[in-house]
Amino acid sequence: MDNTPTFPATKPQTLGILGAGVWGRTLGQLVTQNGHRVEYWSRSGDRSLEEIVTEANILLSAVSMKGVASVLSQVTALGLAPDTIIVTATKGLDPQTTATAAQLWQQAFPARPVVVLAGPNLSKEIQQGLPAATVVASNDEGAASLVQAVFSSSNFRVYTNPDPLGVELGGTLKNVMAIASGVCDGLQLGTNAKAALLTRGLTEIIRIGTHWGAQMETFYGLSGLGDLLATCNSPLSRNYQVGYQLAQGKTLAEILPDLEGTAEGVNTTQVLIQRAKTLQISVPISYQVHQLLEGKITPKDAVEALMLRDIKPE
Ligand SMILES: NC(=O)C1=CN([C@@H]2O[C@H](COP(=O)(O)OP(=O)(O)OC[C@H]3O[C@@H](n4cnc5c(N)ncnc54)[C@H](O)[C@@H]3O)[C@@H](O)[C@H]2O)C=CC1
Ligand SMILES: O=C(CO)COP(=O)(O)O
Repeated sequence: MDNTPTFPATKPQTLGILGAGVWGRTLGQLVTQNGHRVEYWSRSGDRSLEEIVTEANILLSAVSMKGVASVLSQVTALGLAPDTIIVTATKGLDPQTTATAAQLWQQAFPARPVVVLAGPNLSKEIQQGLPAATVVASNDEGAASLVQAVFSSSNFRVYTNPDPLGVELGGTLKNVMAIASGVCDGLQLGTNAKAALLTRGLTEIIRIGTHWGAQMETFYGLSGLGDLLATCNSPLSRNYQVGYQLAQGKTLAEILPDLEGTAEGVNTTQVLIQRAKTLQISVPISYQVHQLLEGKITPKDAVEALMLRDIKPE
């Protein structure tokens, strides 16, 4: 009996990938290996945005959050073909509106399927062909299933999920906890401290996410707990690297230029604190990360502040 796995076959698709950065190229590699055509667009590239957008059955944005609004306005001006599906792989919060990337894309294209792609996906491991899993989430089940089929392979297991907000917030908020996790390891606080941090960190993510309208159970899945574990336990994570190096006494100005790609957690923390204050959501870990990123406290102060909080039921 042939045990070769068979994947949902789809006719070859043309993917336009916006943002030919670390994650965009990694995702492009995956779908090229599955027999689909990939065209990249970046500001420095030789293909126009119009060419990419016109040819794409699936338009995937892997633009870092700081650039999403600008890219989106350019795509909106061009318009999309009637059946083009939008996929967003960005993990961040918009500094101006505090919206997620998918919310910005859906606001610009209200009648169009928007699919969120997020999960425990350290790009370097995926580039090496190591196994990984991810989630594609949308209110449009058919769109999610097509994207699932396009990305699924023996090394990349793709699950669908009907809660795009929860999937996106899980991937976005874990980056704040990854900075805290890097601080924990940078200060060599040990496994007990790390376990406590990740457990309370997940609780904080769920508190924020459900307050914003996501489903609690989503955060116990791959895009929530899964991505939190991958990112907070790996020096491959740029956000973890930020925390680790802050604990070693470096400043953000010294750390950020040497990172490969974008550490979204720095911006996400800033936007999250702004929104948590407005909505009066208790975010003690995120608050300490924010104070640390602002240079107002030392890593040790942050740990003490968390450990000396008034004792309370779990
Ligand atoms: N690298 C990774 O392991 C993973 C990254 N992600 C997410 O993917 C997103 C991108 O991350 P990376 O690829 O690592 O960062 P990166 O910095 O390598 O790539 C970001 C891309 O966005 C483009 N960009 C930024 N501002 C722009 C603007 N105004 N106009 C046009 N293009 C603009 C950059 O040119 C670059 O190509 C982030 O939200 C990240 O959280 C998600 C999963 C894994
Ligand atoms: O999102 C990621 C893993 O799922 C990548 O994490 P970093 O952005 O911290 O490198």
